[in-house]
Amino acid sequence: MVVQGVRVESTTAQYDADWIEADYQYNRTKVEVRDGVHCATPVTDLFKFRTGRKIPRLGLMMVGWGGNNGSTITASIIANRSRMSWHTKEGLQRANYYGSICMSSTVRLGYDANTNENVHVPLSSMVPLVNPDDIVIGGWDISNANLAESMKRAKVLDYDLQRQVAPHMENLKPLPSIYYEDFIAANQSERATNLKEGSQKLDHVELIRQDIREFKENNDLDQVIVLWTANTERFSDVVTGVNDTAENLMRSIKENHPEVSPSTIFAVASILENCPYINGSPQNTFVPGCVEMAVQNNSFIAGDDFKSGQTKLKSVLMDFLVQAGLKPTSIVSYNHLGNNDGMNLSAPSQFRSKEISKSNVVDDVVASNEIMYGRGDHPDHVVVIKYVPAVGDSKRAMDEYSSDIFMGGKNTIVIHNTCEDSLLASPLIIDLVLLAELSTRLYYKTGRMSDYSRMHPVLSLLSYLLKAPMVPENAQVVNALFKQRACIENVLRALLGLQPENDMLMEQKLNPFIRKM
Ligand SMILES: NC(=O)c1ccc[n+]([C@@H]2O[C@H](COP(=O)([O-])OP(=O)(O)OC[C@H]3O[C@@H](n4cnc5c(N)ncnc54)[C@H](O)[C@@H]3O)[C@@H](O)[C@H]2O)c1
Ligand SMILES: O=P([O-])([O-])O[C@@H]1[C@@H](O)[C@H](O)[C@@H](O)[C@H](O)[C@@H]1O
Repeated sequence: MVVQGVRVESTTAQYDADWIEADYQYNRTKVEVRDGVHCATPVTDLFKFRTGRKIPRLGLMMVGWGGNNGSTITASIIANRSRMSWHTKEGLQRANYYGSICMSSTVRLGYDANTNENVHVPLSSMVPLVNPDDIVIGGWDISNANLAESMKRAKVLDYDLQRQVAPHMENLKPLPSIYYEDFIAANQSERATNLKEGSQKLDHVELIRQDIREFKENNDLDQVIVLWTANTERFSDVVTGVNDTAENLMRSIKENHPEVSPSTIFAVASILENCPYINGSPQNTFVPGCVEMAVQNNSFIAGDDFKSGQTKLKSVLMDFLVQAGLKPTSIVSYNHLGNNDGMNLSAPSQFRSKEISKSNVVDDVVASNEIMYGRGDHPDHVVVIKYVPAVGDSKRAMDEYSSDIFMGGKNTIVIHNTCEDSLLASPLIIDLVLLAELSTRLYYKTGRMSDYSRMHPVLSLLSYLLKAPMVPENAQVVNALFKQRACIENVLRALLGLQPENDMLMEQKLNPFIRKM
């Protein structure tokens, strides 16, 4: 029997045609230091959640649509929608969504009433999510190559699949984009063959807003999400009076200030159109003025930099080592890759953006352990990226983790990790889009609130997908991968009025002579 979906039977969850409504006890522990002791006090806040059940007709507009990630995710959704299969030397392959937690992972819902065994259900069955097969895709690129040409240029997908998908992609053409040459590597200039007219940044904002409105209208969409998967830009200088507030940022745009980047222009346009905007690259698109604009407009933003391979593993290994009481003293992360992203990153300013996002991922777990790491103590951490055309999109990551262990001992872990960059990043685009869309249907109310509200515009719920997760002001960044994933799982449980997974399994630890719980 194929079991479909999850339905909570409890006084804490109500379902009607439009909403899932849940009552939820949010339990935390408040800590105060008194007389040299950490005094812990349980705190409970009562939440009400409302989740819209109606799935919108969703559009995804990618900036950098013609890139390796953009063309790969487009081809892959077409292949999944058509249930395509293709021949390779290993045999027949079928389209799938591996690498997407929404589409290919499960969560432990509870225990079987009869057998007491764990019951795991697809994450996508917890609350209604958009089916990626149904997403309408569009976007912009500075390159005028159509999506079939882009897929071929990317050299990511097998030929027998490309052959089948190409006819569906030949008529997909990226909209002209904006190109401020000093923000990406000079070696990208040859691609700049598909640009909007004019050089006024305010006009660019309005033209991009018009693109979004036309895409939404022409495709009869309910919602559009804009996602940056274009090249990594250099960091913008954050300057008081230029981009430190929403007002100053808008004035800088009107004045064509050179420190306003293309990615910030796209973010501003998306915010003003109330479209969630996601930054899949490491640059600081969300300068303070842009964040303030998102908050003022109550428009969702998320970033930065897809967490796809080498850094994803780093966020697991560091959590494992430090939480095991082992003290990493050095982390050396080297990789080489040969795709256009790698060529862009071969320029120092663009590499610096990536070096930052790949380095900060260990900060939270190091800061959590004052037993081993005193103030200011931190493992040596080196990030190296080299451009080697011969390996294409098949990035070769090599890492060495050295740690102090018991009684003066040393441990060294060496890893070689072949990360097919676009095949690892593309499913993250699906998760980012599906969870951002869900967030637009998610409302909460606490005991002190008279009306329901959406979550904070800075979508820290998406941290699992990102190397350098953006969080609301004064919030803490969490990088540990399984803490980030537990956050997603437990928020989904809370939307159903279910308590968090605590992994205690007390029912399996009870005294055998006392038969009842
Ligand atoms: N595993 C991964 O692939 C991975 C992981 C994390 C982050 N990223 C980031 O994702 C981004 C895309 O990666 P990719 O491998 O697809 O790169 P890519 O170079 O193949 O694609 C980038 C595309 O962006 C276009 N572009 C550049 N500037 C633009 C602009 N202003 N407007 C519109 N289009 C523009 C380029 O023409 C190109 O087609 C990069 O910034 C990369 O660092 C990738
Ligand atoms: O996600 P991850 O594998 O740690 O990081 C990757 C880098 O190692 C790679 O050099 C770069 O091209 C990709 O854009 C991605 O950022």
